[in-house]
Amino acid sequence: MIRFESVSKTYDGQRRAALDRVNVDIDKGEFVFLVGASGSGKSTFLRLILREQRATRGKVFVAGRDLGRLHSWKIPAMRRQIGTVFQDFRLLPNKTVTENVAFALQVIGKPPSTIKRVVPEVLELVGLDGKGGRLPEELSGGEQQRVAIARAFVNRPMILIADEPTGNLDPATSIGIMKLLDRINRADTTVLMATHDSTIVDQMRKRVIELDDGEVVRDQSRGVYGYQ
Ligand SMILES: Nc1ncnc2c1ncn2[C@@H]1O[C@H](COP(=O)(O)OP(=O)(O)OP(=O)(O)O)[C@@H](O)[C@H]1O
Repeated sequence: MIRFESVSKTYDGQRRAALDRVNVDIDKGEFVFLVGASGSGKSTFLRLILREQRATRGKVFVAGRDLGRLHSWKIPAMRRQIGTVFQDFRLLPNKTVTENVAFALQVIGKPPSTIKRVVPEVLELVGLDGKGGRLPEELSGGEQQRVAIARAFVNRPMILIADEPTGNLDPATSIGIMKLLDRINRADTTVLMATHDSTIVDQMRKRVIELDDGEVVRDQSRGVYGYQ
């Protein structure tokens, strides 16, 4: 589903590579934690998958497509296959929960009848039924992250990328979010999560890929966080 073949990325004007000859293969339906110190290259790894950045050397494949050869007009369609969730939720503050999730479908041209049917279903899945009429500011942090996950998942993407999704949440709330991501993964969505949350990585015992200075230094199934 995601394949890095000897991928290096050096940002313009930088001497050091943000990623250095990275080889990774992630199968459909896997759950993978991406760990490593600040600046080790996790966000760069995720940006390459979304084609927000291009590899300087090597090849990145997503669902069999070589992203280096993808025409720019095909990028939006490719990104629709990937849901994204971030630490800071990124909800539209003036729209209700329902409108936030519906918006993700409107922008890709889904008909109103589909939107009306699908949005309540996904809100129930994430545990937010009854809260569709609220604004983001009327929700807790954990609930806001559930809205963000609903929005990322409503289009049933093949891949869900989560960049520090529990970074702003307390431990108990974080566990709830991880249960939700686990459920989404069990529905055959490939989940790739960058995190500094050692407790969660140690509890979940999923595949762990560790980056250090842009290099993969560990790729372990049922791994632990493993560094301080
Ligand atoms: N747009 C950019 N221009 C130049 N250098 C960049 C850019 N983005 C990242 N870098 C550099 O690339 C390296 C890897 O950064 P990256 O953001 O991928 O790390 P990270 O592991 O995601 O860090 P964090 O955990 O703090 O988010 C760092 O040395 C960083 O300074």
